[in-house]
Amino acid sequence: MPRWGKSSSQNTPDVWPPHPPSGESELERAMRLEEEREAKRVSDAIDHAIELERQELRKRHHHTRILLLGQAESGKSTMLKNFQLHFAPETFHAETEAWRAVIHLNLIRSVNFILDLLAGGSAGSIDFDASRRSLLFSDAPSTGSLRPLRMRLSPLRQVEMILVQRLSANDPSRGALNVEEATPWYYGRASEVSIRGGTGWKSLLRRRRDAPAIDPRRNDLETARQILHACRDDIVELWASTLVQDGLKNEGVSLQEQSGFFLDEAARVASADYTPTLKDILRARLQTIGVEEHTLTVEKPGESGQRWTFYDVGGARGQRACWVPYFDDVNAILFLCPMAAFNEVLLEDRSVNRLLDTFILWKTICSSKLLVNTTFILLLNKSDILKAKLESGVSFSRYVKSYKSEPNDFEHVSDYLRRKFIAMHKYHSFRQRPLHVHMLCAIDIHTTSVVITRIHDAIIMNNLIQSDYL
Ligand SMILES: Nc1nc2c(ncn2[C@@H]2O[C@H](COP(=O)(O)OP(=O)(O)OP(=O)(O)O)[C@@H](O)[C@H]2O)c(=O)[nH]1
Ligand SMILES: [Mg+2]
Repeated sequence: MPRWGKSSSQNTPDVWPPHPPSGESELERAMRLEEEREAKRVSDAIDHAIELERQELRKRHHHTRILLLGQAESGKSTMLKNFQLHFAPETFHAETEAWRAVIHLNLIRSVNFILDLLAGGSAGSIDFDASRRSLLFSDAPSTGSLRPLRMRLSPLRQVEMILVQRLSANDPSRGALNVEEATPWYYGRASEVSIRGGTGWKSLLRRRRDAPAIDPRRNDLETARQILHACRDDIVELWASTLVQDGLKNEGVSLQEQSGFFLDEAARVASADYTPTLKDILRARLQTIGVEEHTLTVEKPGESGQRWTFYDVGGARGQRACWVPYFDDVNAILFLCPMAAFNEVLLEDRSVNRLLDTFILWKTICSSKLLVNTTFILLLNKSDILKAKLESGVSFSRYVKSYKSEPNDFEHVSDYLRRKFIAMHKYHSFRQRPLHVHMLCAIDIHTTSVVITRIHDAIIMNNLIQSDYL
């Protein structure tokens, strides 16, 4: 059908609407005008549809959706923090206060964990040697008992409660953070701090300029800070105590290797004027439950106005059913593999090696037909811990039999993992597509920033190809 106002095909007149034929009767004129009106209506409708499509494409081009995938503690939420810092630093810095509460909770949970484990409280109730415990906490001065420290640190239980209540205040499903739902507790590990996606917990803790002078929520948090500060020297003393270090060693517990470890920095973190550094925020541990949707608007001049939505999912096995509904509407998948987990087991199923679980997950994601047009980005994370583990003599081939007798160093092991993931992607993908692979340490701001720039370029390029701009 000729479009209104422009036509040049052989069978159609050069101008539209055409000149009226000579000798036209009244009826013929009325019919012609009616046809012309109809043709214009259809032409306008087509123009409108094309314009809407163009607008939608433009919108999609400016709005990128990214799904972060990977097992629990692979670094998904940490990667999201890096994206926020990179693209929307002002918003990121405005959330510092919320992160301070999480870091305080990480520190306090480590302290309470030590006290429980070595005193045989709830955390140590499984198979702890009672005689050793009673020695650590006996009243006899000659044994160097921890009992006085334990008494002085007991107010931290209240601080833990206050912080937990504040963080979960918007979560209708629970009065306090429900740790069991997230990951079963197991002996030798401090319990997780978890938060359900979509509860807006950061805004709960943000200092509002218009907040009333006497705000009960702020008073609570202030009280918590004061108690923590008052306990600061005792926390430092507890952590420095040889009784504690020996006790943890005897129990085979290495708190340093657990997420959210801040005991080495207790003096700084528990000080009255503590402000978290960027690194502190990246190291803070808050387990994700469900799906946290996070949209950020790029603040950089030149790119401002671009919107990025991240879906940060819980990675524990019980959380993975929530992932699929997000598959068909994302531009890119960021899959995180914690390389250092090769000698660890899943918290939710202690019979499964974490690296093996990541391989199985990767295979499932690669073979999903819903993701055939999605940009695939693989992040081999926790390079710092992998390096440290291999240097300390942990043997990679002991856990990964197919590695055989290759050198037990970072270069060879990381290259083996890279090749393995690339081969799996090639073999299991429904249709061939490019795969972008980056090695990284997500708590290192500078190197991660370089990786983010590359990820950004790859996604934008793929968006352009998908929308036929190229
Ligand atoms: N040393 C080191 N720690 C890291 C690295 N990446 C992440 N972490 C830490 O690992 C812990 C777990 O990271 P998260 O980002 O919370 O993991 P997640 O994948 O979101 O986990 P879930 O929410 O349980 O699915 C956090 O305390 C991070 O600070 C890394 O490259 N090196
Ligand atoms: Mg998370």
